[in-house]
Amino acid sequence: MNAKQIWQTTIERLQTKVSSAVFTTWFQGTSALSFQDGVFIVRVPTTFAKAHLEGRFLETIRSILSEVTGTTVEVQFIVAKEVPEPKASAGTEESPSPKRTYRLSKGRFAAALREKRASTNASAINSMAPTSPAPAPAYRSVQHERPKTPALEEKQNFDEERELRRPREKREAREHSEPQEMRGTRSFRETREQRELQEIQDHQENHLRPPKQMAAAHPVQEYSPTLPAGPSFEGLLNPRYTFSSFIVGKSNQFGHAASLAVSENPGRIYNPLFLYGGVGLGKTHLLHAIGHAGEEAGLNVLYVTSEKFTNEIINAIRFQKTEEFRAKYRQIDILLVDDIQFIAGKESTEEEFFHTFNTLHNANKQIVVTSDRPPKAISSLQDRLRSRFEWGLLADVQAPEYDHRLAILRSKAESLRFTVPAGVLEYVARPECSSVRELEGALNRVIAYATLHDAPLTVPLAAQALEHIYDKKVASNLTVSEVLDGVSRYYSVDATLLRGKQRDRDIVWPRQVAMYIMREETSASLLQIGSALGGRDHTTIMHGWEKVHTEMTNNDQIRQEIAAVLESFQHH
Ligand SMILES: Nc1ncnc2c1ncn2[C@@H]1O[C@H](COP(=O)(O)OP(=O)(O)OP(=O)(O)O)[C@@H](O)[C@H]1O
Repeated sequence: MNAKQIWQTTIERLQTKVSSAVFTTWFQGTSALSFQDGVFIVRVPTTFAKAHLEGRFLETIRSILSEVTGTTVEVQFIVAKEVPEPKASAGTEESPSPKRTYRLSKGRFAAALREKRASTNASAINSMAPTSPAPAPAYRSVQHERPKTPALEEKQNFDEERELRRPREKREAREHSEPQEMRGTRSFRETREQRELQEIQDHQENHLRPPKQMAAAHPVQEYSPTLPAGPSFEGLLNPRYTFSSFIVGKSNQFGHAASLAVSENPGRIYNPLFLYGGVGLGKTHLLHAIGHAGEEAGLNVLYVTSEKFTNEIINAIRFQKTEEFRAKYRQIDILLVDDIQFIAGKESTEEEFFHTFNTLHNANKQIVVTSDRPPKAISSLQDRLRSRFEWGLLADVQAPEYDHRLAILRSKAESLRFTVPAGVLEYVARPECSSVRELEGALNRVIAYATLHDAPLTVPLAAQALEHIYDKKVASNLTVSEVLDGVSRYYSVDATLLRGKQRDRDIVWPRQVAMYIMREETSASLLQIGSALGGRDHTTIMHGWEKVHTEMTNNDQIRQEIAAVLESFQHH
């Protein structure tokens, strides 16, 4: 037997010893590199996988390898990117093609992956193969050093951005537009388990992402005044956000039908289409779905957040490129603008948008915008823009009701290739998660939790995985001083600094977290919280609470971070 055959046999045996989720997560992308002088070298796709395999499976692997070879074997793991691309030449026992992944005789993941292979092209296989570039990122958040992490920088930026009235970032769009190395680095203080959960989630995402999505994981293009020929996107469309992956229910059927109609007849009916509704309910998803349909029809589609639109205008004015800006926007067939409410009150942006709107509309080009509220509720919006938004069709998207939530979860589990028992889906679909984004986050967490603990997906496990999210109100009888101490300990910031006036970046976020937790988890009034935090007034406390609350709503990692802070209280 050569190394490849030995490893094939070994992992087939391993497959019978671990759950299929664990198997897929940790063994699917591995391959044999060599077997010489009693040392078996295994190539693994990521640094994190290496650390995990060494930490949890070394002994098991060693003993199976010894069984298979009939001799004592030492095992080493090498991260794919550290090993030069193998050549299918004599002298190496490596698999002949870097695209090869294991063909497993059993296990639903193997079956699912085979299906995937059949339905996608080779680059999908590549993304799972050992030689694909390792998503090293994850490992970064396993590091224990703290003070100046990128995550902290990011939080500081959030603070500054808020002052500039910068609209909230869209987590999904950001995930798909930022380099993978940045992933998993946001949470700047997490428990080991939280980190591992996140790593597994990242790992699952990376390995199950279809090829087009991999392509979209590039940074969003910088502003360029000219629009390339053919379909093009300023902010890339998320390939997951299509009509076929959108689950229709009572709460969104109007928005969905309107979007579908627009995508079939761009510029001819419902122009503009104004989609509005609460956070995480699928507006961006529908916007991108319209974009995909336009792209397929060969139209020039441009998706842009209102923040990006604003920045472009500011830059165009600053660099005297308004003509190019106009030219670019006016050769578009379908303009998709996300979160239009953020342009309200920004005079030059509104002005420019007004002209862009008129030009496109007069030329029968389609305009679709989303907003968190209907035009009449966007108070500082110019009347002439408001009335233009009301010209077309206003379609709202509401929070899904129970059955709809369940259907969304089922579809999500399917797309992750996991068989999740109905009881678990029912548990996750509880009313606490009214936004679809939260719902998705909760399901991801449950799956990751089961994988991490190598345990079957059951309702008690789901309850355990989600207890910090679902039961936070029940569990706590904390006092403000316990929170102050706990937060201080968690972030290693002295309590006197949390109470003080210093605006250092490393202090502001923990202080705001303390405000949030005190308000959420204790029975103290705003006045009492303010006084526990050095005599701050109630508006400051509310501001801090709101800041953390918004971050948690938009960013699963921040939510997990807060859960980790709370969890850390229990250990004291
Ligand atoms: N009906 C649905 N079917 C399937 N997935 C959905 C549905 N609605 C929302 N989602 C998913 O929920 C997540 C959040 O949706 P999306 O970003 O479109 O929300 P949004 O309304 O634009 O929120 P925000 O106002 O915060 O930008 C996405 O992953 C999206 O794919």
